[in-house]
Formats: sequence, C-alpha cells, structure tokens
Amino acid sequence: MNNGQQAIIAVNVGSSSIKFALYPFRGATTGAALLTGTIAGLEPDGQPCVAFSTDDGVNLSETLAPGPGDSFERALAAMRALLARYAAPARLMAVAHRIVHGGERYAESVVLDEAAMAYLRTLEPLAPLHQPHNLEGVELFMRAFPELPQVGCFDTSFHTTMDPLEQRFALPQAMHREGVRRYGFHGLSYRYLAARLAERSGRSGRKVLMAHLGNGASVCAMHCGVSVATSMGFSALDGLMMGSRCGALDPGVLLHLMRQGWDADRIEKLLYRQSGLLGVSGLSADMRTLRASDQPEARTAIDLFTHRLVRECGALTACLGGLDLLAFTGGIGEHDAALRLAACEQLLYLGVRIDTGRNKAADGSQIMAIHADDSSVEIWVVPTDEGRVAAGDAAALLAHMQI
Ligand SMILES: Nc1ncnc2c1ncn2[C@@H]1O[C@H](COP(=O)(O)OP(=O)(O)O)[C@@H](O)[C@H]1O
Ligand SMILES: CC(=O)OP(=O)(O)O
Ligand SMILES: [Mg+2]
Repeated sequence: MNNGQQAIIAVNVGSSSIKFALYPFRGATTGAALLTGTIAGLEPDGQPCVAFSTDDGVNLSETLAPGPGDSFERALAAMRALLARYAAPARLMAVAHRIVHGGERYAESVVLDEAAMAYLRTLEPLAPLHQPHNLEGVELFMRAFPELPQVGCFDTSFHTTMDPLEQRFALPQAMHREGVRRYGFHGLSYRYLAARLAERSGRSGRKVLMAHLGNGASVCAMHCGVSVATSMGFSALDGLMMGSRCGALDPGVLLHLMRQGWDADRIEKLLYRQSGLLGVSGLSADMRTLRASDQPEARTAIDLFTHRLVRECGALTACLGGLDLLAFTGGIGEHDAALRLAACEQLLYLGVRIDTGRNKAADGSQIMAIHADDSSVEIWVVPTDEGRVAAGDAAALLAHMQI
C-alpha cells in the first residue's frame, strides 16, 4: 500500500463471521483488496479465530483473544485494532457496510445518516442474527471516523426486481401494504456472482440459479442478469436449511408451540439459533465438523441440507422455466465438493452433469467451471466477495458526491 493512497473500508458482518477489507479508490471504481481480514467462528458453538493478510506480505492467523463482551463485540474491537494499525498509511475515503435488510425503503446503496439508521433499527426483528450486528458495526465506524461517509449496501436491494407475484404472500392486502412480503437476501453476493459469470460465461444472461451456501443459505433465480425469485423471504429464515436456522417451516408448527406457551423470544431462539445443521445434528452448525464426524445424526443433517437444496432448486427452476447455469458460492458452496456432487447428482434430471475431477479441484480459491463436457447446464464455483460490491457502490457514490 502506498502512503496517502485513497481507499475504502468494506465491512461484512455475517451471522458467523466478520469480514473486512480495504480497497483502493480509483474514481468511481475499486481494484483488488489491499488488505483482507476474516474473524470466523462467531456462531453459537463456534471458536472465534482471526485471519488477516495484506498485499505487503503480512499474514496473521490466531484465535480471538478472550476478554469482556460477547464474541461479536470482541471481534469488532479486533477488527478496529487491525485497521488502526495496518490501514493507517491509506487516506480513508468511506466505509461501506453490508447491511442485510434495507426494508421497503432502500433499493440502492445510500450514505447513512441518523434518519436512515433509525429506519434500519426498526428492521432488527426481521434479521436478529444480522441487523443488530450490522448497525453496531456502522456505529463503531461512525464513532471512529466521524468525518467519513458511512455507506449502507443492502442484501435486499438486488431482489427489488422480482415480479410482484413473487414478492407477495397469500395474506390479506393490508399486511402486504404494511411491508409483509418477500424481500430476499444475499443480494451483494449474488451481484458479485452475476458480474463474474458475465465475464466468464456466455450463458450468464440466461436461466441461472445461484446457491449461496454459507452459515446463512439461499438460492436465487436470475434471468437477464436480474433476480426473478429467491428462497429467502420476509426475514433471513425462509427457504434452505442453514447453520442454525430452520429454513422453510409450516407456520402450523409455530401455532402449536405458541399454544404450548412458548413466547416470541423462545421461538426466535429456536428458529434462528438452535435449528438447522446444529439442531438436526445436535453437534455443530459448522459443516466441517459434521463432515469429520461419524455420528449418524451428523449424516442426517448433511443429507437434509442437501435434500432441501435440491428441492429449492427444483422450485426455482420452475420459476425460470428451465436451467442453463448453476453456480455455487458461500463457505459451503465454495469448499464442500461432496455437497456439490450430491446435489448435482440429484439434479441430473435437469441436465446437470458434474465432472468429478473438476469438482474436486475447485477449492474456492478462484472461479472454476465444474460441469462435464456433455452437461446441458453449466456449473460454476465462484468465490464470493460481498465487500468488493459494497466498496464499488461506495466508490460510485463518492464519485457522484464529488461532482
Ligand atoms: N472446507 C470446508 N468444507 C465444508 N464447509 C466449509 C469449509 N470451509 C467453510 N465451510 C463452511 O462454511 C460455513 C460458513 O460460511 P460463510 O459464507 O463463511 O459464513 P457467513 O454466512 O458467516 O458469511 C460454515 O458452515 C463452514 O463450516
Ligand atoms: C442473510 C444471511 O443469512 O447472511 P449470512 O449468510 O452472511 O449469515
Ligand atoms: Mg455470509
């Protein structure tokens, strides 16, 4: 990094990790990251660890030091300390934040002010694993760099192109008008994939499914480069089974629990923190731990995760009316070749033929095609970079503000 180089910090507070990076600011665009850091293992049963590297050759990998506060608070403080030390030579221009819920108000990224923050706080109950931490991150940077624009980049924005029918729940009109509808999430990740696939595949504008399989997981159906349907809904609970979230669930189960005396907090904890891979296995929300286990419940959890993915891919392919390209991303989608193989074998009926050698070789370090030569559907593994999309939006806003 050169002294005085203009740069943008990007912060992505996920449900199990905090990812941050520093990108050069070049007019209205950004380039490759100057430094990147991940603090992972922040899920309920996780072991927090820090990985950090810079383009000047600094490489750190260590467990997060114990101390006061919960693991997210300590992770935010650790990120702040790393940036204070290693981003100091740069001239910081803005901080770009991934914020999962933009509600009905934000179809695009915006510079955050107090009014925006007050609105975003009202959405906290819709994404309790994310939104409070996202906004805590913004507040931390507002205090640390009061002179810098803080830019909010929303997961939900990408899905505002969905057809009104796709956004609609079969509930009374008044509820729809109040904003009870399908929003969809992981939008920054899907935008990143759309851009990379457009560079590499002639089919990126056709019927595309993108599966973001991380601690949170969703599938997005994209046509002509825009989102037409997605598995997540009003909150980041719907659709696929996830690390500790249940995914789609018959609402009758909730009525049953309420009649047994469960209150909202207890139900929220069950659905967001005690279900999914963690709940089914009784062991862990981390796919690597389940892969390493020989307990039958771990196998059941992986099989159910795969089954739910295959089921959702079928539903979204129906929305598209066919399939030309399938892409995997997120921690599991990028690294778990066995999961990709199992899912693709069950999607053979759609013309999805995976090449086992290419699949094994795809380790998430770079974008790779993993389909067999005779597959009628292209299959890609694309390492995602939500921070890069957020930094790009901040760069575009900065350029606009300077005109
Ligand atoms: N090599 C791997 N094999 C299988 N799963 C992996 C591997 N590396 C990471 N994962 C899984 O990725 C998930 C975290 O995904 P990630 O996208 O980083 O999370 P977040 O949703 O917090 O952004 C965890 O379940 C983890 O087990
Ligand atoms: C929306 C969501 O679930 O995000 P993440 O995968 O980062 O937890
Ligand atoms: Mg994530």
